[in-house]
Amino acid sequence: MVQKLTQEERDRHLPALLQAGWQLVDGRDAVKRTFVFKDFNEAFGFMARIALRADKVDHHPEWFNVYNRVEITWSTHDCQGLSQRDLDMIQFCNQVAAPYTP
Ligand SMILES: C[C@H](O)[C@H](O)[C@H]1CNC2=NC(N)=NC(=O)C2=N1
Repeated sequence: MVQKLTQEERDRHLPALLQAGWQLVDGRDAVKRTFVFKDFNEAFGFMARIALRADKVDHHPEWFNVYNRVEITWSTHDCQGLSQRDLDMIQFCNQVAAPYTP
């Protein structure tokens, strides 16, 4: 069973995420960020890399795409909140998008 982050883990990790453009989602324990790319080709390239990693680690995004914009939400359904699995995917998203976003 996946464990929710402890308060100590949240205090340690959430400030850097918020600083990097992630936001807490209203009404549930989740975080989201909107990534803006040059065009659809770049946005879909990002999504493809996230999708392949998600498949490999069995942890999947909630996301919404319009042309060059991808809004991505992470939360762990199995524990109904944020877990280490979300932090790992958030870090991967930041890393993949870094060359394309300010
Ligand atoms: C059975 C399977 O391992 C689970 O349903 C996985 C799949 N992908 C998942 N993705 C996310 N975001 N949260 C989960 O709890 C989750 N659980």
